[in-house]
Amino acid sequence: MSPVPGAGLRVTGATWSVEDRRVVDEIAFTTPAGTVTGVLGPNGSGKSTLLRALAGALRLDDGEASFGADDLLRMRRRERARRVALVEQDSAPDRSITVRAAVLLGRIPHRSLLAGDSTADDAAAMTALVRVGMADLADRDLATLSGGERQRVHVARALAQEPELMLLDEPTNHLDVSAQIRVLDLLRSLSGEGVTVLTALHDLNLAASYCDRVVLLARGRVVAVGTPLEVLTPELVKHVYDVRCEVLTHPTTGRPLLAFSG
Ligand SMILES: Nc1ncnc2c1ncn2[C@@H]1O[C@H](COP(=O)(O)OP(=O)(O)OP(=O)(O)O)[C@@H](O)[C@H]1O
Repeated sequence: MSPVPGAGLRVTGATWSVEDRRVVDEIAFTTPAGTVTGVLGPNGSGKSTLLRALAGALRLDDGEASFGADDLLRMRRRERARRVALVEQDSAPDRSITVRAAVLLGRIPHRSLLAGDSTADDAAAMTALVRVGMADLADRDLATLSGGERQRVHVARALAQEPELMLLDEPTNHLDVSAQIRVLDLLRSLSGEGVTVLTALHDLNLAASYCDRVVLLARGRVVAVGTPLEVLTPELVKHVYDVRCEVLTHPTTGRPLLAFSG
């Protein structure tokens, strides 16, 4: 297999505290270029905080993160905006904006300071909307969309940004099963194009099906890093989630399939 172009992510000693509590506690892991890595862990385990820190939305107290040869945490804002996209958990927009205009926001980092939207920007925005299956709603007001539709627009905005590193916080939240598969298939095809994808996921079976590697967190610390088969063991799932499960083999993909029994 020839190596995929793109950069890998390396995080070491990432730490962030609030009110004397370590929310992110010396997190360390690496993700090879052009792979999909899942960030897993119970509610409150630090997934969103870690993603926000890597996207530059929150300043870590300590630790390093490199992306390829570059220091991700000290990258200039405009360069980061060109290279790194963050899809946060959906929230309702606070102003009226069309779907097309919301996706075009992803093009801003690629424009010169005084330039308006170009035909190329429009084309990139529409291509992104087609990829998430939302082109038909391009002229709708974002506020009138359902939670799942809006979530796909947020993914389209990140796609329009044409990032090298894509950070997503539970992108399958609110999505029906077909939209979940569509978004995760899309993340896989982006990784094939060299984009490095790091995504928080709650559904362990989706993580097992779509991620090359997973980072399992509990109380801000890394419990395990590896392939889904290595990490999603009954022992670790019981330890982290306090839930019993058996790990079966998916009959067609051969990937791990978790059957929970409470
Ligand atoms: N600004 C803040 N002030 C106080 N506590 C915070 C702050 N930001 C995060 N936390 C706490 O840090 C912990 C981790 O939050 P985070 O949102 O990163 O978890 P998560 O793993 O993404 O959770 P979920 O699965 O519920 O989305 C939570 O207990 C949260 O309440």
